[in-house]
Amino acid sequence: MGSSGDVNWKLADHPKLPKGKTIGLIVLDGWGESDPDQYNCIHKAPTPAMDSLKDGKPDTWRLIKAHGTAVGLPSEDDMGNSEVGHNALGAGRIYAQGAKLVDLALASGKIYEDEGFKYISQSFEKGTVHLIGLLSDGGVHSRLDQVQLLLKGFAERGAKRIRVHILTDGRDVLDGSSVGFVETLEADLAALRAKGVDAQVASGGGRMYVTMDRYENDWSVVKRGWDAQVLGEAPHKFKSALEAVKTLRAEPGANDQYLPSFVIVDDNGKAVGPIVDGDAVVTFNFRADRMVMHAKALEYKDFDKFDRVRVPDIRYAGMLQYDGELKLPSRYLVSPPLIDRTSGEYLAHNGVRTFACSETVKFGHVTFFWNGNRSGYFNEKLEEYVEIPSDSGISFNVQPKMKALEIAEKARDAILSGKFDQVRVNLPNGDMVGHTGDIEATVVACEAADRAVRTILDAIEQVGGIYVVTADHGNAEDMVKRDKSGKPALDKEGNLQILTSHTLKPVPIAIGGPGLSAGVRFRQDIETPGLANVAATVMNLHGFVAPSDYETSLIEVVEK
Ligand SMILES: O=C(O)[C@H](O)COP(=O)(O)O
Ligand SMILES: [Mn+2]
Ligand SMILES: [Mn+2]
Repeated sequence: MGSSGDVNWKLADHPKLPKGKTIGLIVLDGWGESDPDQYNCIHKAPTPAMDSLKDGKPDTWRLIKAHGTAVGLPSEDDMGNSEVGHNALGAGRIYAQGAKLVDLALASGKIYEDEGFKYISQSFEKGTVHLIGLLSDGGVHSRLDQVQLLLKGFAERGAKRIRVHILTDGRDVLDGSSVGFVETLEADLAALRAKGVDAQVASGGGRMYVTMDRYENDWSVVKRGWDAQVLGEAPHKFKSALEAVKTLRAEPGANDQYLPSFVIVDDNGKAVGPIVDGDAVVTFNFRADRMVMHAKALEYKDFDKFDRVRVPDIRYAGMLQYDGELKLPSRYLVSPPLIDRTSGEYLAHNGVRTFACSETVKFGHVTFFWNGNRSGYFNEKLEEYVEIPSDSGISFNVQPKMKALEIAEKARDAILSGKFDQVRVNLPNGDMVGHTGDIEATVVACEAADRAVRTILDAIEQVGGIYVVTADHGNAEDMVKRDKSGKPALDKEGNLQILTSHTLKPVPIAIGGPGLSAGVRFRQDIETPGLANVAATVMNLHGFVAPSDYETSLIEVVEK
């Protein structure tokens, strides 16, 4: 197998399970299972629909792993995220993910032998090499230790002038941690300067406000990054990145995620590192979704999303290729995981008609990531993907219900239409609002997601179908940083530290509905199953046996 040409796409019939049942497949984004306490927003919210799937149903409700090696991340300390979670859910197998592939390429030195590095290093002699990306150790989009190795590696291989354009995090890590990360980076850059390399931070801003938009929700975010990084223009000017971050954070209501953009200037007030002709640019995020728009701005000749004003002639490489279909960027330092033969592709080959829906901020999760980082349909006659426009320009604690109701209604209509065998949605609320750290709003978000679940379950009930309800990783179930014993950890001033990030918690999976054959139950004999076991499960419920190299199905059929 491998290249799609020689794949046998025909799935064997399941010996016991029928075809033709409509399956409602719900992914609650950021919905893990944790102890009930006041920082568990799912517990605090009224969630009658989700409770009804669990209470008294040990055969059809269970927990599965959604973090660490179960989803292809380097270690068990790595929390799950949407990219790796939806990849595993859709692909049914565990792939070494970007974080791990970059670690391996750096450790072996292969990163410096491949085409991407050879290409950008042609600018080392006469130009500046710019590194742009998320500065944290969150491990979701990037990792600071990888950036540190790259800086050293570039300098050792002849880079004479280095500029770093930072995006502060506070979303995959604690708010306020940006200061420490900038200190670490500044120390590394000072060490390079001591060795004669002209290295410094050139610009920055908060990740949600500068550069890292996704799925074309708000191009002004990318434009602010372009203005600071390329044109050297931003509303705030500072002498150093540390001063910038500390000063901007001191503004009322400011946080790492939303810091305004800034540029670093010299004694004459001139930006120290705009991107100019002959320079090299490396974007060091390994995760795709929030870099694709930026990559388009950097690479496309024809581009009409905003006025770039000046388009420098650069050598650009991504840490990974962010979109395999668009081949974007065309140059990259590390090859992305090659996810093939996803469940979506198999099911399309076997005549299963699929409807997928979410709102903009998660639309690509339930389509692009689900389908192994592939855009578009496998078979447009059999599939329909609907995107509901997200609100833009707001932080989602202001609108915690988001578009849950609209997504549920679209799913309900698709189920009732009889035109689809699988109706798949992502409900973003627990995750998107959880990332704001606003506990009250996250409770409202969880309630809204639960109502959406109810609407979809009711439709499944009406058509005699089957539901599969699960999540991609935790978030809303734990909103506070904890010490080793599990108690809320206080900072030096004795304050609670609100957790805006995902968690290491397992996620629930529930199956049921009138179409579920009698005797179907979760097996108890699979050791620590995870998200990758879901695809085979869903294939079984569609009446097929999953390919033999898929992670095992979670279900068995016992005589009743
Ligand atoms: O990009 C983000 O919003 C966060 O870093 C991760 O959230 P997601 O993995 O749920 O998208
Ligand atoms: Mn997610
Ligand atoms: Mn998230």
